[in-house]
Amino acid sequence: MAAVYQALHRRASSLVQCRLHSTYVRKMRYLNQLKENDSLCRQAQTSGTFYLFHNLSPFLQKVGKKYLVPQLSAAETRQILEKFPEAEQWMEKSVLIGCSDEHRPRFALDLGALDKSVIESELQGSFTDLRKALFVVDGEDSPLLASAQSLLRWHDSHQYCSKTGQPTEKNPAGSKRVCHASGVTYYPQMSPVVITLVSDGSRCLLARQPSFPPGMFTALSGFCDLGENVEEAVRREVAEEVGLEVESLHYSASQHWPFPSSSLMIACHALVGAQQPEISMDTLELEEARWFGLEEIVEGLKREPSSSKQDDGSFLPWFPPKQAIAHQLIREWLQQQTAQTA
Ligand SMILES: NC(=O)c1ccc[n+]([C@@H]2O[C@H](COP(=O)([O-])OP(=O)(O)OC[C@H]3O[C@@H](n4cnc5c(N)ncnc54)[C@H](O)[C@@H]3O)[C@@H](O)[C@H]2O)c1
Ligand SMILES: [Mg+2]
Repeated sequence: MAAVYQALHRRASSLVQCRLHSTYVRKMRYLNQLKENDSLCRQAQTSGTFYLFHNLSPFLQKVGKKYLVPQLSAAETRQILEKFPEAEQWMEKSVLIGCSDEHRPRFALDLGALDKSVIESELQGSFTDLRKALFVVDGEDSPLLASAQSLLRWHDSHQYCSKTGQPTEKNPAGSKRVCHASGVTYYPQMSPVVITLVSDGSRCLLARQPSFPPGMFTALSGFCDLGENVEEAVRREVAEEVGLEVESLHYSASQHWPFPSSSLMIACHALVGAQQPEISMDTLELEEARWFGLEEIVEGLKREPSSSKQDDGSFLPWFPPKQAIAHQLIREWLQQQTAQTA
């Protein structure tokens, strides 16, 4: 009898706990359950919504001037898949990417091996390169597309165990892959990258690589080396790329970035002494690196890429769009300078 009371008590207190938790906490716990519990996740696939990709390009619909990212129900997704052989097998390739506040799970599914024109005409939209998609969809959709594509990309490139060469199997949520021959479990990976806006107190340093679109300048960036902490990576990258020594730095924010594969961008502001030697640029990586004053930053932020070309064929500087964390660093620097000079 005591055991029954205890069980009832535990159930009652867990219900109270459940009500006490915020929507966010309940959502995160539900998502974690889906990752850990395979049968729950399979069940969730039948009531979830699906974002479609084709060879890592997300499916978008253009309505008027807006680009929408449609979420298909499981039934709608099946209807599309039934046009191709082995429909059920395709559903199993989906990966969990989140859920609504009401716990409706969201999945991403890459239909890369299927004829995309059939899907595009059926759903009246088009699979769009991620580099374009991220900058035309609504603000809250772009991080979702970026993380969904990164997870799909990771699965695509981790189909085999690097130890045995045997196929790996994904769990229903797509949060890991297992090699049954070696017992190795693989988890999705990303590379930490530091991005640093260097300032000498009154100017900030921006650079461009030859592969950038003409006129675009951004903050210095670089992949962290194994064993480095963020401070060491910032100091080394600034020394390598422009030959300056960082005197102090502070962290600003971070961002997941899907290019070239999956990076965690760690954004910092760094100060170099005003007495430091001139910039000495690493010409293997950079095409130009120079100081920008307050006025030039204000003008550059207003400029569109399309209006940067001048009559003599040269380009005036412009900076990355607001979806890129470099933009936030530049704006923060500007605010700080304006506050100092006010
Ligand atoms: N979101 C933003 O605002 C923003 C701004 C600037 C750069 N970035 C991203 O930061 C990334 C890194 O910047 P970078 O190109 O200056 O880096 P970098 O200065 O480290 O130079 C790139 C080189 O590093 C090597 N490298 C070392 N580890 C690597 C890894 N894990 N993956 C790929 N290459 C590796 C390669 O040889 C590569 O060519 C870029 O790919 C870019 O997409 C994002
Ligand atoms: Mg770099």
